[in-house]
Amino acid sequence: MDAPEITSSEPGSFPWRVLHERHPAIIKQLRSHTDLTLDQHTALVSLGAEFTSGAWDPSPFLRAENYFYRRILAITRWSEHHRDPFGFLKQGELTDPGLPHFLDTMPHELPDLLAAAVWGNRSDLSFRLQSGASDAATGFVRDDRSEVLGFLSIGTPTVAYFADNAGRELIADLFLIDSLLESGLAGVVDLHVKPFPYFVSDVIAADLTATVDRLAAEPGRPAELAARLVRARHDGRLNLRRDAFQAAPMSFNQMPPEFEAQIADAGITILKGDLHYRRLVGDRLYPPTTSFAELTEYFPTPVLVLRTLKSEVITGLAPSTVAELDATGEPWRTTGAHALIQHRP
Ligand SMILES: O=P(O)(O)OC[C@H]1O[C@](O)(CO)[C@@H](O)[C@@H]1O
Repeated sequence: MDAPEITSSEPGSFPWRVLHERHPAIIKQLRSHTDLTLDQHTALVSLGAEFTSGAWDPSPFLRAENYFYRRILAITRWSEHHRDPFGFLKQGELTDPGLPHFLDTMPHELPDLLAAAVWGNRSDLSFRLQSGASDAATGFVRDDRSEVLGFLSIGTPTVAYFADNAGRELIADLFLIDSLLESGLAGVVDLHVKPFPYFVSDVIAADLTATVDRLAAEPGRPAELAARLVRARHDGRLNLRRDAFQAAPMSFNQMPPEFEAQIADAGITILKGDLHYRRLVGDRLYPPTTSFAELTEYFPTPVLVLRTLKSEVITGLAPSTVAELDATGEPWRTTGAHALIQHRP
């Protein structure tokens, strides 16, 4: 479908504000919390200026954002030290005094675990840096849960799970993954993480280890969960995948054969978060009633999206839902207050 590709050309628009407000805020935070050389400070300042100058505005939004995070890695010399420039923020999530209470509130039943994994997606650390991000959870713009529960009840030998953010979102993901494995609904879960730090809080392999260790230190249900996850890793029922394509500025319909081969056997792919959605359907301004099933037909497996709405891309909504949301006058596509459980068998 030929919907226009999203760029940041319109001053004041959501993607414009990401490049002109969020990116400088991320740089400011990095510069005040990370041990950097003078040259690195200078390079970060000029990276920020590159974005506020408008040089990236006409580029595809996805490509501009991707470039920003790649440049941060180059400046902070990730490839030499493998020190996560956003590690201080991720660490803060795991040492948060409110975490034990959050763990206590984790539900037990699959429908509720699916919802917890969706709402966990609001806790994306790059998103919280922008004005207009909402703390309120309003509701689902589409909820295919009963359909997907029926689909999952048949049992799936392999589930591909594309993780999004570290911290509370990953914790909710791990509760869900454990439930799928323990109930036998999934034989194996292949957990896809990013190959390097990306979009501030995206999960990398080290985050999985740190999170399981943190869970293990919390007596009761969290520690039991951690023990089961460690066992599942050893038994080959929980596998970690980190392909470079997971951090590429491309839609999934451009996936190379090597990546496709990694997911082709999955009975379903669960995609977490906003960015995966943009890559799944294409980062384009579709009419929101555009068929999600048709747009995702190319994807090699059935898909389940668990996402809060944090960018302008949305498809598969009922006309009445769109009319209701538009009538609120709120920027409902981008505040993170609305969520989506969308399934294509
Ligand atoms: O962590 P998520 O849910 O993928 O969200 C990250 C989102 O934040 C943004 O940076 C701005 O919405 C998007 O580019 C991206 O889709």
